[in-house]
Amino acid sequence: MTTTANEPAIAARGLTKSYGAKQVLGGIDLTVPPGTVFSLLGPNGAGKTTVVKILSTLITADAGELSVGGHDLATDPRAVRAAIGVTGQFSAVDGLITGEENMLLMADLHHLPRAEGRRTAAGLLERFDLVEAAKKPAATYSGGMRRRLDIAMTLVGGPRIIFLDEPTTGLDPRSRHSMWGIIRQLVSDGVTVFLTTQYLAEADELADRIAVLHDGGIAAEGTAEELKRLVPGGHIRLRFTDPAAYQAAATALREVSRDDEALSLRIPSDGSQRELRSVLDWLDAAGVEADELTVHTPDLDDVFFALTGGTGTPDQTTETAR
Ligand SMILES: Nc1ncnc2c1ncn2[C@@H]1O[C@H](COP(=O)(O)OP(=O)(O)OP(=O)(O)O)[C@@H](O)[C@H]1O
Repeated sequence: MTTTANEPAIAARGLTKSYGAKQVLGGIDLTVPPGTVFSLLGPNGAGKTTVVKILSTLITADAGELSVGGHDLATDPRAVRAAIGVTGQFSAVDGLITGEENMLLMADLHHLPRAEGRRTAAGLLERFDLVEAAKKPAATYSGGMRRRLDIAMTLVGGPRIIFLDEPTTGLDPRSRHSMWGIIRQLVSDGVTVFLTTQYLAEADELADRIAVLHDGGIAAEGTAEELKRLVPGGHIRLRFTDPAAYQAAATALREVSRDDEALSLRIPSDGSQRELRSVLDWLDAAGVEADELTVHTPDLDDVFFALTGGTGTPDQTTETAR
């Protein structure tokens, strides 16, 4: 049995899990359509890895109706295992053997005939830019190479659903971007990706839908745009060095909040070109010039902190024009 077009790749109803007296998942619902990227966000310890472990059959839920790839997790975990790939904090890479040997071991585990195993391994090593390193022990690989090898190994069995548990944690920006490219490629091949991440920008960049896990429940779920609409706070900020120009602008513009000490003005805005133009027109008409203009649109950081009650002060400036 395989997933049909209308059937979700992953569906959870009332997923519940406690460790001893501590409830980590209080009955959550998740639906992931096939061929999409679903991102589970949450503060450290929220239970993201627990969700991945349950959905990938590594541990069992206390309660809930769960299906992955059209297979019921409770009654048919073997079929689920055959449909999925998992990479993450529990990496399968063996550092003592070479990248190629790791790949061939995986091909053996999937009972691929020898020639096919070699062909598949070679193709994936090539695709993940590991040909040069293939004959070296995996322990000598950089963090990014190791993650690439881990994903390549996961793909040996041709899974249609992949769980990536914090795939870019600890990677430098270049390796992170290369991993994003890999994830996009997987999705364009029709693979469903279930991604946990602590980087909101990553979810924003890759995910079709995002769920924020907090206090044992889903605090919010939607597209990045839908989530951003949950928090107000878009504005244009004008900064001045000349107090006279600041005063003139404060008088010319309506609905501004003033910060007299910083000589800066804050105008509510949806960040659209139209609104930006009208503010610039007002300033022109008043004959004042701001020294700095920044546009702030709420980003996922704002959503995340608003929903999870964090106290962090994320960088709020998404676009700057001087
Ligand atoms: N085997 C276990 N026994 C007891 N408690 C556990 C066990 N595994 C996880 N926990 C606890 O359950 C909670 C959720 O853990 P989990 O690893 O799923 O969180 P997470 O959201 O993935 O966090 P992180 O981003 O830190 O990996 C944490 O408080 C953790 O300490």
